[in-house]
Amino acid sequence: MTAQILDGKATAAAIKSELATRVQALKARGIAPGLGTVLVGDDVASHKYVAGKHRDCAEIGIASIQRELPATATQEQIEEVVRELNDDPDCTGYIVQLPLPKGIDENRILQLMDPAKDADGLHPANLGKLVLNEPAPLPCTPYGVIRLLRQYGVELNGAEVVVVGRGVTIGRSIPLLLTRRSENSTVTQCHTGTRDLSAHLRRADIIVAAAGVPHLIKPEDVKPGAAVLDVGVSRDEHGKIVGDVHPGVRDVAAWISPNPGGVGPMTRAMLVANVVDAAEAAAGVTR
Ligand SMILES: Nc1nc2c(c(=O)[nH]1)N[C@@H](CN(C=O)c1ccc(C(=O)N[C@@H](CCC(=O)O)C(=O)O)cc1)CN2
Repeated sequence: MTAQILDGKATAAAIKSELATRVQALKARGIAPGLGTVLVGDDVASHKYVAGKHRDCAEIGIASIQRELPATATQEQIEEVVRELNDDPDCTGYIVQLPLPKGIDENRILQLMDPAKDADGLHPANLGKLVLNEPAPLPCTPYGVIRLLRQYGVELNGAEVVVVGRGVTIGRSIPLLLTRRSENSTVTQCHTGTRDLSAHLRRADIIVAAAGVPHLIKPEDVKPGAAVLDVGVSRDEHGKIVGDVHPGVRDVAAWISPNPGGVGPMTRAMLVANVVDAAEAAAGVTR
């Protein structure tokens, strides 16, 4: 079996084209969505991701507000920028690019954000709404994973999903989305403390690999016909991305997301989707 590619690049392009139409409609009503980003330090990958987010905004017609601070920025300086964006009427939604430099209290920064402007769905109030099953912006990577699976008709209802990873942006929140009644999956969350990871993986219909461990998921760990989402990003000595999924998995799985070109572009598309959704909701637009 050769797996079908879950093409995140193409799916994200289609989503963004639909969003561009919705932004035009908002602008016709005098509403201009604006995405703010807070980028601290000089992590090359973070700079690349944030640049991509602003390229998406330009493509779709969303205004960009960019705030950059040096790696030496203090907690207070970052919090000041967050307060500015909370008060800026041109900024309808924003994100703080993660990870923040060592020594910065990330949770405190997230808690300071205006939850109504949280385009990443990572403010504790919005994560809490997800637990309570109330409408809230969804964390972008988990949201992108679900949109990608739906795009290719992968059955979520009743599926056994194994998530590997417990980070805030993906691992912790994706089970909350997958176990909603609309998705109806059964989720096992695995992590570095899981005793027999292979035993869990082998019975999964869907694997979401977000551990950041190169080639962690081996062909022999995958049930034939499973869908495998490669979310983890590590880099080799040349800076090239190495995912969590071994290339040999393509011969066993029925669907696989490439890395790059899979979940990454979907993460960006769902961020702009959150910005447009929030602008429409504020304007009372029903869809
Ligand atoms: N505030 C946030 N911080 C982080 C998030 C997040 O959702 N919110 N997720 C990741 C990084 N991320 C978004 O910020 C992100 C990762 C990857 C991509 C992407 O398009 N990747 C490309 C490859 C790019 C490359 O060559 O390096 C791909 O997969 O094709 C976009 C966004 C952590 N931080």
